[in-house]
Amino acid sequence: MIQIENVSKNFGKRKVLDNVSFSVNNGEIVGFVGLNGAGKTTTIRIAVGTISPNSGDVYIDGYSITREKKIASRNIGWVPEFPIFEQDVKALDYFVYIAGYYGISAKEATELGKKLFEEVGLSGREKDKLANYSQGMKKRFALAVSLISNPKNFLFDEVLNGLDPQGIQFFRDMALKMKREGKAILFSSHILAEVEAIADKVVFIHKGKIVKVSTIDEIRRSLTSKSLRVVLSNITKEAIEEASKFGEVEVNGNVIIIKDCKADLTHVSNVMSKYQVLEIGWTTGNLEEYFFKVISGV
Ligand SMILES: Nc1ncnc2c1ncn2[C@@H]1O[C@H](COP(=O)(O)OP(=O)(O)OP(=O)(O)O)[C@@H](O)[C@H]1O
Repeated sequence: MIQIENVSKNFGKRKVLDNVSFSVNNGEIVGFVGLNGAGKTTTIRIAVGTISPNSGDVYIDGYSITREKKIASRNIGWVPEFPIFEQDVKALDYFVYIAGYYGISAKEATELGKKLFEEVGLSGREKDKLANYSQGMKKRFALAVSLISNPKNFLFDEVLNGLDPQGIQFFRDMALKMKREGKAILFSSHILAEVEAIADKVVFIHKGKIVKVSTIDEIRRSLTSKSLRVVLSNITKEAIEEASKFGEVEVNGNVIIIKDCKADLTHVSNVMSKYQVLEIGWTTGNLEEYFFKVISGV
C-alpha cells in the first residue's frame, strides 16, 4: 500500500506540490493524470525516495520513505519515464551488478536475470549493450530490475510514452497481472484511454494540487451522456428541423447529435423513422471528457 500524506515540495521559490494526499491500496491500480508540469513525476520521485519533500511523507506498507527509507524501498518497484543506466555494459551483466545490491550472488542473479528477461520480453537480448536498447527495451529492462525484489508496490511514470502498440499492451497486461497478485500500482499517463481501461481509481493533479479523486465507476456514472446520436441514410433540412425540436443539434455528414436531448430514445426514434434512421443511440463520454471537466472547474 502506498500512502501519500500532505506532501509539499518547492523547487527554489516555486511550490510544485501543495499538500498532496492520496493512497493506492493493495490490489488496486490508480491512474495518475494531469497536464504537463502538473507534478506527477515529482510526486512519484518523492514516493520512491529519490527526492525529499519539504513537508509531508509517503508510507510504503506503513514504512516512512523519509525516515525508514531502507525498509520502505524494499517494497517499491519503479519504472521511470526515461530510465537511465550505465550505457556501455551488457544488459545481463548490469542486471547482475544491480542484483548485488540486494545481496544476491552472481550465479543466482544470472539465473534470476534470465527468468526476468523472459518475463519482460527481452529474451535473447541479454548480451546486447544497454546503449543499443531502444526506448521501449530500456523500459522493459527497468521493469526487470524493479522486479528483482518482487516488491508489493509499483509506480509507473509515463511508461507508455513512446511505446509501440505491443509495448503498450505489454505494460497494460503487466499492471493488470500485478493487480491480480494483490500489488498496489500507481500508473501515471497522458494516454487517458489506457488509464480508463485499467484503473480502479483516478487521481487528478493540477498545478501541484490534487483536484479530484474518482473511482472509475463514479466517472462512468457521471458520463452517462444526454446527447443522442442519430445516423440517417440521407440528411435533409426537414430531418434537421425535426431533430431540433428535441434540443440543440450538431450536424456532421449524415450524423445528427442532439445535445442534452429532452425526449426518450423510443420517442425520438419513432419521430425520426420517416427519415430512414440507420443508427440511433446515446453517445458515451470518456475519461478525456471527464478530465477536461475536472481541470476546467479549478
Ligand atoms: N529538478 C527540478 N528543478 C526545478 N524545477 C523542477 C524540477 N523538477 C521538476 N520541476 C518543475 O516542477 C513542476 C512539476 O514537474 P513534474 O515533472 O513533476 O510534472 P509532470 O506532471 O510529471 O509533467 P509531465 O506530464 O510533463 O511529465 C514543473 O513546473 C517542473 O518544471
